[in-house]
Amino acid sequence: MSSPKSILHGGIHYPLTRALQAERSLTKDMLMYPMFISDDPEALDAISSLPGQYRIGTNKLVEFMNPLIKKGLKSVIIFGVPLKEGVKDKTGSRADDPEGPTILAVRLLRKTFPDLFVACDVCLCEYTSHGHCGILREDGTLNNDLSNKRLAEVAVNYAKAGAQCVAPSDMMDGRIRSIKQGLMDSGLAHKVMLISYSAKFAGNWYGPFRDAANSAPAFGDRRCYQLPPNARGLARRAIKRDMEEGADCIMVKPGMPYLDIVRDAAEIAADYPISVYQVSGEYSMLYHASKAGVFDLKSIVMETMTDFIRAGATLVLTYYTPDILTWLDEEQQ
Ligand SMILES: NCC(=O)CCC(=O)O
Ligand SMILES: [Zn+2]
Ligand SMILES: [Zn+2]
Repeated sequence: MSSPKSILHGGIHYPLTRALQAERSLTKDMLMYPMFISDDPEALDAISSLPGQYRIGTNKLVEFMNPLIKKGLKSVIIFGVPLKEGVKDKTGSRADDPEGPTILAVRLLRKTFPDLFVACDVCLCEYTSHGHCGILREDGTLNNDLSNKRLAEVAVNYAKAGAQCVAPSDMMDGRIRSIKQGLMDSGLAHKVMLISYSAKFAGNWYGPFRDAANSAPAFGDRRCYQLPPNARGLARRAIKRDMEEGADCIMVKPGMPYLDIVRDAAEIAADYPISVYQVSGEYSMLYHASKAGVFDLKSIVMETMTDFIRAGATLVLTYYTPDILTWLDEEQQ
């Protein structure tokens, strides 16, 4: 009979000794809740592709937020969703409409919940008639320079409205530099965190979001500006480039299928906070699998959080944030 040379089990027999194996564990500060703000002020529309999530109008927002703030919600990221006719145009000119959903929501949240950290996603796809994330040339390809100018304007206007963080998800080359410069020129750079969706991969994981945000491209796809799923090297280059251009935090997106990239980001950007976005497809997949009896929802979602943190994330964007806040409280008891 052979006996093992060492016994690892001795280190993990008790809940406490298992907990001690973690380098870090999840706290409420590490969760950022993505929220969809409708341009219908009275909206509280359930999003069928994201069960449990809503498109919320500004007149319904405070009531919606109150219980979340009580549970310890620390931060949100806002996605404006224009549903009215005639809002979309070729250049996304309504993205920073002072009466548009994003800016109205930022103002309201900052005024009502002074301790909440309010981030804005910065992109044009919700506001362009073609549904692409930047401004296009005649031939349908992206006009990178014009897009960057416009994205910087939008980001600065969100910051002027009170956003404490802007997170460009458009994937134009050079947008981090352009937005950072815009924030510096307007005297806001010292109080606005710039999170770069540095490693945002194209693919199938965003389906429910496009329905939620009404932002599916009218033609083509986003493979010419988001990263190919096979491109670890390109992701590493994008992370380095965005650090160089002035990002304050690096994001990897989607989350669960890209933990290797989260680890790469944590190593390449070792002195930066690292965020990971558990996207709509991940949310829905876990939701429906749990409904089908494959998983216990709480156990599987909390396991994915552990996975993100082990891989190196310090901030997790997830639609499960409200549930996780409740689950974290349950675990305290
Ligand atoms: N720019 C933000 C997204 O694309 C979100 C993706 C998702 O939740 O599927
Ligand atoms: Zn976009
Ligand atoms: Zn192409």
